[in-house]
Amino acid sequence: MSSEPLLRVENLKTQFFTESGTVRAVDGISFEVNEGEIVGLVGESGAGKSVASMSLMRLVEEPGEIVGGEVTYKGETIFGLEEGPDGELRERDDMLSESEMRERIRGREIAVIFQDPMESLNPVFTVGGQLREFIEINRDLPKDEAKVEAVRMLREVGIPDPEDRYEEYPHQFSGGMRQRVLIAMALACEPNLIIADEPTTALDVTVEGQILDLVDDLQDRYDTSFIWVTHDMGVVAEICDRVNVMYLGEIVEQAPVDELFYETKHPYTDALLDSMPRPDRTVDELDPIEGVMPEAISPPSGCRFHPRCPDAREVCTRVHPDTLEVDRADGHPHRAACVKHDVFDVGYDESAPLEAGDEAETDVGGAATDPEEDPETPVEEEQASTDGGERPEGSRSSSDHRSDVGEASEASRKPENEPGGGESRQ
Ligand SMILES: Nc1ncnc2c1ncn2[C@@H]1O[C@H](COP(=O)(O)OP(=O)(O)OP(=O)(O)O)[C@@H](O)[C@H]1O
Ligand code: NI
Repeated sequence: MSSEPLLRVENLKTQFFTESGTVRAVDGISFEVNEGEIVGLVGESGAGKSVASMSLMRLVEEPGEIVGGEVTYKGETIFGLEEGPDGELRERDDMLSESEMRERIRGREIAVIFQDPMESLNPVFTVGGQLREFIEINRDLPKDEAKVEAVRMLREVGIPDPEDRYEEYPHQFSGGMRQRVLIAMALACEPNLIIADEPTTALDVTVEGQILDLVDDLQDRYDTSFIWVTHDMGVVAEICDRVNVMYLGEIVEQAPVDELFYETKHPYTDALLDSMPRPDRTVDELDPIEGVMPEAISPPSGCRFHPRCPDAREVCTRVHPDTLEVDRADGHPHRAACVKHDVFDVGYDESAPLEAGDEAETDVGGAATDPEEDPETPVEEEQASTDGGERPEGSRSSSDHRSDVGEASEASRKPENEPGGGESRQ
């Protein structure tokens, strides 16, 4: 592994300034993507995965804005702030200009694949024509060469009879085939990094499996790095090398994939894993995550997950945990934002347990103190530590308040006519 990662994200913050308040959609996330890696961004609906992805490309739209942090790609500054002479934060001089982003970075260096191919494909033009035009523009190739390249790319992503399918319109393609076209489009400029935002979510599992295999195969051949956005731990297990688990705008756990699954350090990750279907368990054994993810406008005090956490103790309502290194695996840090680990040293073991159910009733979706005013954890330094986590047995109470991840997703979406309820992508 080279010392400098391909992409480095440090303390990135993106907010939406809406009538009902400031949505802290991405609230200080840090992660890296190394050359050739597939890095997962996983979490329930509303966690901030898409906003984070758009922020990396500097494509956040009004009323949203990147308000802090740094994004560097191959050592170049995609985003960075500094303090100006007046004491106000301003964009750094070395930050890439909008035209550099458009002409040099987007598509050519970093490409995006979205969940819904119909958002990216124009229904009135042929699939091949759109792909050809994209290649023409982004690779400065003449029309005929771009066409040859387009057909080659369609073949590459497993579209049968690519010469014939070239002439067809998007509606003549199945969902899985359209998704392949988008992958072809993303690969067409041979980018170093592809950000894939839930590209297989709308597909049935067989087709999803085919697409994941294709990505694995293409990744081997082109050595492209990926950021793979998903709410599905099964997908994470299948393709990711390293994983970032997001909850309410924060990365709460970060580890290589096997480490994350077998040495889980954050109760939210545990909950995501418990709610995931596995071949060795029947459906009634699935443990849905209790409660609904609160809104990012007024996140709970202390640890944002505490109202839903089976391990929550009194201290968790007060101390907001940073994401600290709690272990190492394969030369990578295993970070977690949970004070039950010794490295935090804020008195978790002595703190009185909370009834997860009680708190959830009052706190979920409700207002809490302004996170800015929360007492922050005094623990700032990272130090290696062994897992000192102890969990009270049987603290996961059953209540009629249960909802699985899917229901939680629906419930945490605001109605579209409410301010701030819009989707991240239009
Ligand atoms: N245009 C916007 N205006 C106001 N708030 C927004 C906007 N776009 C996103 N948000 C808010 O930002 C937060 C993060 O949204 P985001 O779309 O990134 O979630 P996600 O993790 O991608 O979820 P999903 O799995 O549903 O795609 C949510 O609280 C969402 O309501
Ligand atoms: Ni999303």
